[in-house]
Amino acid sequence: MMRFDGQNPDEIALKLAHIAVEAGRILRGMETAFLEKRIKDDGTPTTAADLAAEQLILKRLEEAWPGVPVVAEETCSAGHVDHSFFLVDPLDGTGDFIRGTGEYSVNIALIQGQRPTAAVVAAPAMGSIWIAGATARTSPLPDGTADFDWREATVRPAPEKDLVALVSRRHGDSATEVCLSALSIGTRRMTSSALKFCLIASGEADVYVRCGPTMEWDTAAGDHILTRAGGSVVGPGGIPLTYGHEDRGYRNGPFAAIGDNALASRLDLPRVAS
Ligand SMILES: Nc1ncnc2c1ncn2[C@@H]1O[C@H](COP(=O)(O)O)[C@@H](OP(=O)(O)O)[C@H]1O
Ligand SMILES: [Mg+2]
Repeated sequence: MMRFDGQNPDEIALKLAHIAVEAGRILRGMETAFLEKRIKDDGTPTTAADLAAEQLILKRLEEAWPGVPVVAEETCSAGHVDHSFFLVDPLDGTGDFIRGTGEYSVNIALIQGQRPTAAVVAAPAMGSIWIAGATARTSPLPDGTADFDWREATVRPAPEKDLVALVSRRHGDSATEVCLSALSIGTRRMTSSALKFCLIASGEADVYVRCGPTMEWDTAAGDHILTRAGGSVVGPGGIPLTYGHEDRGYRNGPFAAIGDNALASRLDLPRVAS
């Protein structure tokens, strides 16, 4: 198997960015197509666009890093994972893609030893991309003429009161509300997909709590970007999330994404997802 030893995480992240941009072009091209959706066992939708983007990503990952296992939402979510593997969500926020809000993303993360080490989240319809290797960076998406224009992504210190919380547009639950009520939230912004992690990484919001079900490919890339921007993604007890849990079907437990790590002591997450 191709090893990553000696490969710079920032260079890996940049390669992932190129793959996500290409996948994003496929998705943009399918935005207005009539797409039949299929409801999966977990109740979430999938379309031909999810599959087309995933096939492209799997091909490009295999070309760049032959033999490295990939756990991807649509086609191989039950594979066996090694020390190093990729987590791929080709279209995070499928519901929003179908409804045309533009709030969807392509998420790819390299996991090594249960934690992400390089990642990309691209938001094709919003025209933005975030990556992280050792450092977190963001850029407008290249449009054919312009190349990437990277600048560092950095979290902001949490204000004393009136925190900005990001909440899922489509998936809320009462445990999340209880946890949010213990914080001084001034503004709630509904946002879909892994964009929530990225907006905190860019200092535009403070917290995202999720006690309802999510999968590892929904969070790994955003987790790494936010962590490298100075924030963190923690489960109960303030412990960072880990990845590669084949035994629990790659499901996450409850978590909170925070820009200012001082907020961790004010969180009281339940032990299991609601
Ligand atoms: N019942 C469920 N089981 C597992 N994951 C779920 C779920 N309901 C929602 N999700 C996850 O929540 C994601 C959407 O999050 P949000 O509401 O923040 O946009 C979905 O991503 P996909 O759109 O990639 O399937 C899906 O993985
Ligand atoms: Mg998803």
